[in-house]
Amino acid sequence: ALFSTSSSAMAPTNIKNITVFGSGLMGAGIVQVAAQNAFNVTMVDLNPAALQKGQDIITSSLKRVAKKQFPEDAEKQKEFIDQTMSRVKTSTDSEAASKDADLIIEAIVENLKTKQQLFAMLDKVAPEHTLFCSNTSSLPIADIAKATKRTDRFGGLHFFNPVPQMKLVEVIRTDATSQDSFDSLMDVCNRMKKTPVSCKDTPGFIVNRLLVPYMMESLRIVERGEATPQDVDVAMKLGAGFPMGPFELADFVGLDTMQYIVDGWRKEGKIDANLVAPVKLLDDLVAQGNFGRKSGQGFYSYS
Ligand SMILES: CC(=O)CC(=O)SCCNC(=O)CCNC(=O)[C@H](O)C(C)(C)COP(=O)(O)OP(=O)(O)OC[C@H]1O[C@@H](n2cnc3c(N)ncnc32)[C@H](O)[C@@H]1OP(=O)(O)O
Ligand SMILES: NC(=O)c1ccc[n+]([C@@H]2O[C@H](COP(=O)([O-])OP(=O)(O)OC[C@H]3O[C@@H](n4cnc5c(N)ncnc54)[C@H](O)[C@@H]3O)[C@@H](O)[C@H]2O)c1
Repeated sequence: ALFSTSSSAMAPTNIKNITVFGSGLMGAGIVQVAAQNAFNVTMVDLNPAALQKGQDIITSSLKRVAKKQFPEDAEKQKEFIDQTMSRVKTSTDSEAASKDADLIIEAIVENLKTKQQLFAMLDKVAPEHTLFCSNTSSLPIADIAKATKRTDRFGGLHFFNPVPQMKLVEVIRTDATSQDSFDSLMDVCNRMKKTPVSCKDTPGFIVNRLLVPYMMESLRIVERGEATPQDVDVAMKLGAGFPMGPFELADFVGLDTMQYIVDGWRKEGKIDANLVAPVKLLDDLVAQGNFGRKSGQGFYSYS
């Protein structure tokens, strides 16, 4: 039978319909990459304005991808963009958007309660076989999953910004994630032409566990007056070969998201407190509503 009666997950190959919650920096990128790779995708956010923002992110990125794939052929570029967008639906109705989903990927605000509330609601309306996963940067997947009765069909799919360009996906399994579910998530990554690595449900998984303390120490160098943000960025690009310096990257990721990550880890106490000690430079910017590129102002201006 196509669907087993037990509560275990679908066979990997049958995942066709993906619903993505959150049409921000990450949600929009995940929708785009899924649609580029023949999945039917529904993008959900709280209001039409947020959905429009997500569609604008996708359209401008698709134009870059199309130009690279069909440099001399405007007709082919248009065909590629239209075909990809034909696989994308948008909605503000979470229930309706979940009823045909084989896989739900959540990329909403980095707040545990908000994610738990969303998944508790989805657990009641999504089909039994639907797999749930979070794109969280820093929260324990098990803590998000416990808001549902399908912890065996729950994992983490952690993409990297900008999603269309970054090849890596961290696939996180909790102690409850079934082998079938894990295999399905690995398979979805391969079908999205991404490179999956598997991680345990530990703070920051692999990349953020290393990257975020480095970015926080970069802020402290400036706070101690040892160098300017510009020089720290030039130093890490030319001296360590990073594509972006830590201040450029913090603005790119979102200063609000950075603050959610370190505040969460400090509260949880699973990471050396010195690594995530608060930095006034960051807290002041976030308090002023300066979240980086997405708000037009962060450590740098983007107007
Ligand atoms: C917070 C978390 O939980 C986890 C995270 O995501 S941490 C953040 C991880 N991300 C990073 O570290 C990003 C570091 N930065 C970079 O890799 C690069 O600066 C960048 C890819 C963002 C931009 O690259 P760049 O060389 O500075 O600029 P640019 O020439 O515009 O782009 C490079 C290529 O990427 C492509 N690209 C960049 N952004 C793109 C997008 N949004 N959509 C499609 N293509 C894109 C460009 O088309 C270009 O392609 P070609 O080289 O083939 O022409
Ligand atoms: N920014 C990054 O570099 C990055 C990288 C990897 C993972 N993440 C993680 O991805 C998630 C999203 O981050 P982002 O940078 O895309 O944030 P963002 O602020 O750009 O977008 C978040 C979106 O979620 C929407 N939203 C909030 N509550 C919602 C709900 N209940 N239902 C539907 N939509 C809702 C908001 O309206 C907003 O459009 C976070 O968990 C973050 O930690 C971020």
